[in-house]
Amino acid sequence: MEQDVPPPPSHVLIFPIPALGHVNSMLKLAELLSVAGLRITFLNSEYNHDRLTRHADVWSSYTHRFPGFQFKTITDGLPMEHPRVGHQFDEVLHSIKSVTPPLMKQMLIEDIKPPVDCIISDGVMSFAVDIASELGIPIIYFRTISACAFWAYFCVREIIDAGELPIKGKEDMDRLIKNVPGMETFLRCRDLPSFCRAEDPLDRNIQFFMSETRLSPRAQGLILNTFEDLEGPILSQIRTHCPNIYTIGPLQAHLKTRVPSGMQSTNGFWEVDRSCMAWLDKQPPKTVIYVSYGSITMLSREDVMELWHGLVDSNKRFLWVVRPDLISDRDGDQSQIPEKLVEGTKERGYMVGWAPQEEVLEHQAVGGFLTHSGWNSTLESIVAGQPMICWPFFADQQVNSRFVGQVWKLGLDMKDHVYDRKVVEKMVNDLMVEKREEFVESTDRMSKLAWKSMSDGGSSSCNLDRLIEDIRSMSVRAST
Ligand SMILES: O=c1ccn([C@@H]2O[C@H](COP(=O)(O)OP(=O)(O)O[C@H]3O[C@H](CO)[C@@H](O)[C@H](O)[C@H]3O)[C@@H](O)[C@H]2O)c(=O)[nH]1
Ligand SMILES: C[C@H]1CC[C@@H]2C(C(=O)O)=CO[C@@H](O)[C@@H]21
Repeated sequence: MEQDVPPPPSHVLIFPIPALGHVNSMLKLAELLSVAGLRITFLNSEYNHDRLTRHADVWSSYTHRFPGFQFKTITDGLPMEHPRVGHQFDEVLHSIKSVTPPLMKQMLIEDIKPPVDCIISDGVMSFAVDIASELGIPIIYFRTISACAFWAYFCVREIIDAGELPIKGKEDMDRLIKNVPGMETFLRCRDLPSFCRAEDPLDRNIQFFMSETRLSPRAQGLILNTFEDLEGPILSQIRTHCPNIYTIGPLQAHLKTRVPSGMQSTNGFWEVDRSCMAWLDKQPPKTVIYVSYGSITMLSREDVMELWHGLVDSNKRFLWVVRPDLISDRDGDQSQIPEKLVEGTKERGYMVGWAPQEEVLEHQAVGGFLTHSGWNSTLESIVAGQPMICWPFFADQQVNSRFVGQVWKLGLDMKDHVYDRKVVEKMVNDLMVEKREEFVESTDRMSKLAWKSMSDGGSSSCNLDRLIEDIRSMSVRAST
């Protein structure tokens, strides 16, 4: 009697750009797909892989749990000592685009076994679509930014064609932008992605992000780490160009619903300092403001000092992530730290180099988040129901912070304020005390909607199942 042999699992190549915010969310997707039984090859830059494996056994935490899961590495074309942070991050994108494509193609033809059934590539690497179409492999994009930032990027061509760019100096920053459908009433020049601040519309970053984003419809689908109740109206706009969108976020929480507790992997470039959890345990409920600028942002020493003074002067408790490479001019001024800051921090503050951020945001002692508005941090804050002070640094963060402040009413948008201790003191007091009531209702509501989207029958849960089924149906080996 003939027996049905189950087809081998579909093999998916996942390829993020080398930035922690991208690698983290793509690893979470990789884990969700692995749990569903798909076979994953995760293609990391050599630099990222080295950083990830320094502090956690990332390799075995995936490969032991999921047979068939493998990491492969590829160069991003820059020397290992390149900092890959702050405004120098642009160099990574331009380098990878010029160096990596032939290597990736060769790997797909010669090294990666069994043959790949589907590629999930970062949505700013259109060369992956060229390679996939040459080799006849289906490709889906994963753009790790918000839908609102994606849509603003997508419309930059119309903004330029209508003469709304360039921005004409500081006095022009509050002018409303009319050519991003759905955002006509609130998106100002200052809220556009930061590369739009260039004086020349032919600037290489404007051209890069505009053309990369415009090419998104070439992929068979677009995965976004968001949920319908948060960004529904903007998603409807994007669907007029990219009809097949998988909204499957917030990924970090989605993973918790599908992977038994304690099984999720932790990934970071720095050693996690868990001592802050014991410190948080000793603080009263909702009294601590958590301060973190993600993995790429850099601040000048002067700004850091003003921020520090402001935090201490606010008289609120604070937990602050001071990454070893947060300060851009660290070697410059070596003047003594004022006694007032040392004492104020001992009494009410705690500093770490890298925190277990998701756990911190869920801790009962935390009552607010001062963030650079990176999309992962924004989503983690939404899930935890924490109001935010947004102080964006670059790229998509300018758009995210406008939505947090003006559209979703989840916090304060401080973009383009100068770092001044009085400003910091006031905004911390506003968020934690004076204006707190304004945000609580919206943060509670949005957190509930986020969890609903991941529950059985919720939009993100259904879209993840659809993504898994679509990938399975792409399997060339299953059909031969
Ligand atoms: O002490 C810390 C600080 C951060 N994180 C984690 O690091 C990630 C940071 O991601 P994100 O908030 O998105 O910031 P960036 O690292 O700056 O992310 C880059 O990638 C994001 C996704 O594309 C973009 O939205 C940002 O603008 C871009 O800078 C989050 O998951 C945090 O939980 C920690 O675990 N511990
Ligand atoms: C520094 C930025 C380059 C591309 C990434 C991005 C995107 O548009 O997808 C947003 O913010 C950063 O992570 C990256």
